[in-house]
Amino acid sequence: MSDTVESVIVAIDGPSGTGKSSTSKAVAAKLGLSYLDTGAQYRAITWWMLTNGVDTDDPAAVASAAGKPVIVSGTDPNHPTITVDGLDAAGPIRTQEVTSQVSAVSAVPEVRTLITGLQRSIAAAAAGGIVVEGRDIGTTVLPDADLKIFLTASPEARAARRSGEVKGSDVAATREALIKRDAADSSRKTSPLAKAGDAVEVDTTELTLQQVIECVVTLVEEKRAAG
Ligand SMILES: Nc1ncnc2c1ncn2[C@@H]1O[C@H](COP(=O)(O)OP(=O)(O)O)[C@@H](O)[C@H]1O
Ligand SMILES: Nc1ccn([C@H]2C[C@H](O)[C@@H](COP(=O)(O)OP(=O)(O)O)O2)c(=O)n1
Repeated sequence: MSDTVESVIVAIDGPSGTGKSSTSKAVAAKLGLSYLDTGAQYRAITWWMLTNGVDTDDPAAVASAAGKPVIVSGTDPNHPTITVDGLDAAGPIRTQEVTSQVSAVSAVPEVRTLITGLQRSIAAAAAGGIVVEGRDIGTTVLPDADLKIFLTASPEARAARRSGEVKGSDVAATREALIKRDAADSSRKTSPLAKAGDAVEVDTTELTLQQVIECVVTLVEEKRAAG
């Protein structure tokens, strides 16, 4: 049985491979909250650009096409979905091609304005509360979130986790790709990857996923009890 929580908004940010998606889904499922993977939305718009012949290295071309795709996110943590123009995009958004272009597309201010608006409306519609994970949720998308968490882990731990997901992948190459993407996401002008001043930082390097989930559930419960 889930311990249902009254409406609460939880923002979980951090770099790639720190455990945002796994933690957010599990915490939302346990507490009866909705769940939103904002990275999947940036991946979805990137996938649309790539399949519609838009040059993803041309910010002006990306900006003028940004309003065209219709992205819909399903917020059930036990069955998260994402569609683009009605097509299931859950598989195609995880390809290497999308991963290598998503930082460039998500740095375009027009893209961020549109996706941020979508994220805010999804959070506002989640009557029972929601866990939203990404890079700029605590700083920009939902600065009034009830609880903000910033997950970290060493690049080695993150690379090992990520390459564990893909059979035969090279940990050193994965580590380099992660570091490159983090640098791009952290240095862009518009709402970069950053820890909000009032976020609780959790270093997950030496923690199991279960320990991270328990830590975040406890923080949500403490917040609820305090407030
Ligand atoms: N604390 C942890 N210890 C070991 N593996 C973890 C931990 N947290 C997450 N993982 C695993 O690492 C991979 C990346 O986790 P994910 O939640 O997708 O990270 P993010 O959303 O931050 O990129 C997944 O395979 C997940 O099961
Ligand atoms: N709130 C967000 C979420 C993701 N992004 C961008 C930057 C990230 O490199 C990509 C992909 O995010 P995603 O969370 O799917 O990445 P990983 O699961 O860590 O590989 O999207 C963003 O700019 N802002």
